[in-house]
Formats: sequence, C-alpha cells, structure tokens
Amino acid sequence: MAERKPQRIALLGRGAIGQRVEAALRERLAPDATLAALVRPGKTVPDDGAALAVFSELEALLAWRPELAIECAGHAVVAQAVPALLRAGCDVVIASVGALGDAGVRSAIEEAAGAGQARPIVVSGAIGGLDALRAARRAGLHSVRYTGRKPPLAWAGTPAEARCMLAEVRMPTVVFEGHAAEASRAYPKNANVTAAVALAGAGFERTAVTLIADPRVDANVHELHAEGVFGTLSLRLANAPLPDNPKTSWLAALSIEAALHAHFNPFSIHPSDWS
Ligand SMILES: NC(=O)C1=CN([C@@H]2O[C@H](COP(=O)(O)OP(=O)(O)OC[C@H]3O[C@@H](n4cnc5c(N)ncnc54)[C@H](O)[C@@H]3O)[C@@H](O)[C@H]2O)C=CC1
Ligand SMILES: O=C([O-])CC(=O)C(=O)O
Repeated sequence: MAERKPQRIALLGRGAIGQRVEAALRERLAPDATLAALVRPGKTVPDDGAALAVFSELEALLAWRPELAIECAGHAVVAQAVPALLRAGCDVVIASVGALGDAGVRSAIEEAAGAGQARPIVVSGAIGGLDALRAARRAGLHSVRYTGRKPPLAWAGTPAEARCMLAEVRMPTVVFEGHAAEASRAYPKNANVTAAVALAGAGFERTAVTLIADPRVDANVHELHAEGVFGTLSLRLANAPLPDNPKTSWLAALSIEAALHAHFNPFSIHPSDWS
C-alpha cells in the first residue's frame, strides 16, 4: 500500500491532545519521524527522555522546515502560526476549528495554502456525522441545531461563569444560546465542534447552538439535529473526557490520529483496521 510519511512533524501545543498525538506518532503512526513542538513562549518542557526539538518562536520552527504540523494549541495559534506554516509548504492539521469562525482567519489560511501548495486539514474533533451533513447540504438544509452538554466544572474559565455558580449547579443550566459564529468565539476551548458543524453544514450564522452545564452527565455530550431536502439527521455522542483536560473529549485526540492515518495512507483501505 502506498504510504506518504513526512519525516519532520511538528506539534503546535503539547497539552492534553498534543501529548496523546505525540505518543500515537511515536508508537504507531510515524515511529521513524523526527518530532518537534512549538510551545508557549516562556514555557519549559521537562526532559522526559523523548527526542523532541522544542521551539518557542515560530521563526525557529519554520527554520526547522517541518513537512507536517499538528495544531492543538488554541485559536491564537491557528491565526498566527498556521498561515505561515502553510505558506512555507507545510501541511497543517487543525484541531482548534473554532478559529475558522473568523472570516479573516479563514481567508488567510486559504490564501496561504494556495501560495504554499499545502493542505489545511480540518478534523471532525469531538463530533461526528459531518460526512452526512456535508452531503445533505448539497440539496439544501432547512435547519441545523447543535446542543452541547458538559459537567458544570468543564465550563470553568469560560463566560458560563457569569451565568451561574458552576460549583452549585444542580439542574441542567443553559450557559449559551446563539449561533456557531458567536459560540466558537466565546467558547474557544469548548465549542470548536460548532465550527466543524457549521463548516460542514449550513454555515456559521445558520447553525443554532445551545450550550448546557449539566450535572446529570459525566461525559461531554454532543447532539446534532439537521433537517433538509435529504430528510433528517439526529446524532448523539457521549464522549469520555481526556484525563488531563475535562473540557476535551478523548474522541478529539482520536480524530487527529484518524486524520493522520488517512493523510499518511491516502490510497489504501486497511483490513487491519476492521478488526
Ligand atoms: N475540534 C474539537 O473538537 C476540539 C478542539 N480542541 C482544541 O484543541 C486545543 C487543545 O486542546 P487540549 O490539548 O485539550 O488543551 P490543553 O490546554 O491541554 O493544551 C493546550 C496546549 O497549547 C499550548 N499553547 C497555548 N498557546 C500556545 C502558543 N501560543 N504556542 C504554543 N503552544 C501554546 C498550552 O501551553 C498547552 O500546552 C483547544 O484549545 C481547542 O482549541 C479541544 C477539544 C475539542
Ligand atoms: O472536546 C469536546 O467535547 C468539545 C470541545 O471541547 C470543543 O468543541 O472545543
């Protein structure tokens, strides 16, 4: 089977998702590749014995000449680092999809990808069903509604804190009601999925979003309902959170692994995946 594995791979961000993806690259996906990480300026990375080039400046990472970068750092990194990497010919996997809610960021990425002949790869992250939504929209979507529920403390550090006392929430409490453009901007660490839904489906302004702090769930629950000429779609995911970050679903890290697997093996169907 044809494989195209880049030899120089950079992680943009080395938090809960970044560390999972790094382990998957080393253990399964690209054990022969050389890895680098872009970390927040001033952040020290403990020497855990892993061979990893660590950069805190984008220019230094660009000089390292990565062939593939995996963004799992946040919206600012998508806006600031991703266009420069694409322009330099480096394919970039994007996890912080909500950054694409900003039309300026979207067009900078499109323009840079064209100039560098490189691919931005937007992952499905913690949500699913986007293939069906993408197909359904071709005949016209009447409505798309996304509802996200997380345990109250998964909303810590977000505007939800102004809506309720998270530690004292005893009933499901709506912390946001609006559309995907507002949701992805206001909740950059909790509502990237709304941007993925918007991009696949009806667009940012026509994707209705409700976010709920729900003490009755112990998972990150994502519900999607769409109606259109095609019929109706209803999807519910109850995602286990990553142990290192309760805001983030394990599936988000796994979706990056799946996107990398597809990127490395574009022409193959892997029977080993079926078991
Ligand atoms: N598409 C989806 O479904 C999901 C997307 N995400 C996105 O992925 C991002 C990462 O998620 P986690 O790993 O759980 O978060 P995390 O908070 O555990 O890790 C983020 C890492 O990025 C680093 N970072 C922040 N600013 C940086 C900068 N300017 N340069 C380099 N590194 C920087 C932080 O130091 C931290 O190590 C989130 O911020 C969110 O935007 C998260 C969950 C789901
Ligand atoms: O990981 C999740 O469940 C969803 C999430 O945080 C996001 O969309 O930003």
